[in-house]
Amino acid sequence: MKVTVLGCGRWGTFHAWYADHIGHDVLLWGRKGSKHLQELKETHKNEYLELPERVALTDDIEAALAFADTIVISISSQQLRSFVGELAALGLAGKRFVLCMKGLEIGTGKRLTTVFREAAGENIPVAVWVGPGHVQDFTRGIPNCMVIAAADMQLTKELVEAFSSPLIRFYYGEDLLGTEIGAAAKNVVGLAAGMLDGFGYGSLKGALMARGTRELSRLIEKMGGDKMTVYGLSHLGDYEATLFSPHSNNRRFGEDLITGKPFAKLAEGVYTVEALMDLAREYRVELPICETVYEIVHNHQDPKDQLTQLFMRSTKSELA
Ligand SMILES: NC(=O)c1ccc[n+]([C@@H]2O[C@H](COP(=O)([O-])OP(=O)(O)OC[C@H]3O[C@@H](n4cnc5c(N)ncnc54)[C@H](O)[C@@H]3O)[C@@H](O)[C@H]2O)c1
Ligand SMILES: O=P(O)(O)OC[C@H](O)CO
Repeated sequence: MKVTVLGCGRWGTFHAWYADHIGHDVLLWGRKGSKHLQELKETHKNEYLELPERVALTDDIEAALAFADTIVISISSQQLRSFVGELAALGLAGKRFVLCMKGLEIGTGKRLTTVFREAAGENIPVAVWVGPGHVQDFTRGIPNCMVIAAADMQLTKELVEAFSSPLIRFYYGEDLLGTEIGAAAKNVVGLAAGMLDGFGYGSLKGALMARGTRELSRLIEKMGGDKMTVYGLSHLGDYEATLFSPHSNNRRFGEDLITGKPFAKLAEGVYTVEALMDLAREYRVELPICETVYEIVHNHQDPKDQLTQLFMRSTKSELA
């Protein structure tokens, strides 16, 4: 099968590497003037991996769209609407898209498949491919399990069949809403975990996992999703990769914030937490951990004070 990958950062290059690794013909696209693309063109490498020479590279978006009917997108979530708007102007009939990204739109709280459909048109097939996994682990041959979800189960099944391998075992996501909210929100819990690492409070991560899943489960249920989806691969299943892994950008952002170092790479949770605050208001759901992260990251509140306030909230039943 031919696969086009749009976006040549950490995760886009992983997808190009993986699709090639399992035998697909791959074209990887990056923006004109992109430093990432330039580096790949010169060396076929980046800081994470080496791409075989047979993986074609381009900055021509029309050629990228024409190359394949299956198109993976992996860029920063806040750029998705404008990017898909540009793609739509070129014509998307006959294409199917896989969003390999985790986020929610700031200002609307919308999920990425909603943003995609609004920008691309209702009839263009779209799925999400999320769950645990770091390029540094996969390229060393360490397998993991992930989830593909779409509104259309037939599309989910076709994509799972096309992308399954001994390196990635997929599950069918049956709750698209819960899968997308869970995937985006795990990055916010990852920021909180990094803050705990910054304080040397790693032993609190068990409690963070228990209470983080609980509050996000409440949100997903109120939004109309399945309250159990957070315990699947898109959220709880991604906690090791995000709350504990040295490779996690979100965990690292949180840790560096506490220890006073700048962290320049993309940490999607920083944006997602803003969108989650809108959803908490709209659906009248308390998200105490997410709110605490928001106060620290966006309102620059003192992290230790915020943690104390979180602990001093009124006592409640564990399952309330
Ligand atoms: N296990 C997983 O599913 C997994 C793992 C890593 C990252 N991710 C997700 O993948 C997404 C990308 O993360 P990343 O770490 O690769 O980020 P990155 O910053 O390394 O790469 C993002 C790429 O998007 C490009 N880009 C940004 N705006 C664009 C636009 N308007 N048009 C075209 N290209 C644009 C950038 O130039 C860059 O090459 C995030 O949503 C992240 O959460 C998922
Ligand atoms: O490095 P992070 O924090 O962006 O997380 C990457 C993946 O989502 C982990 O599964």
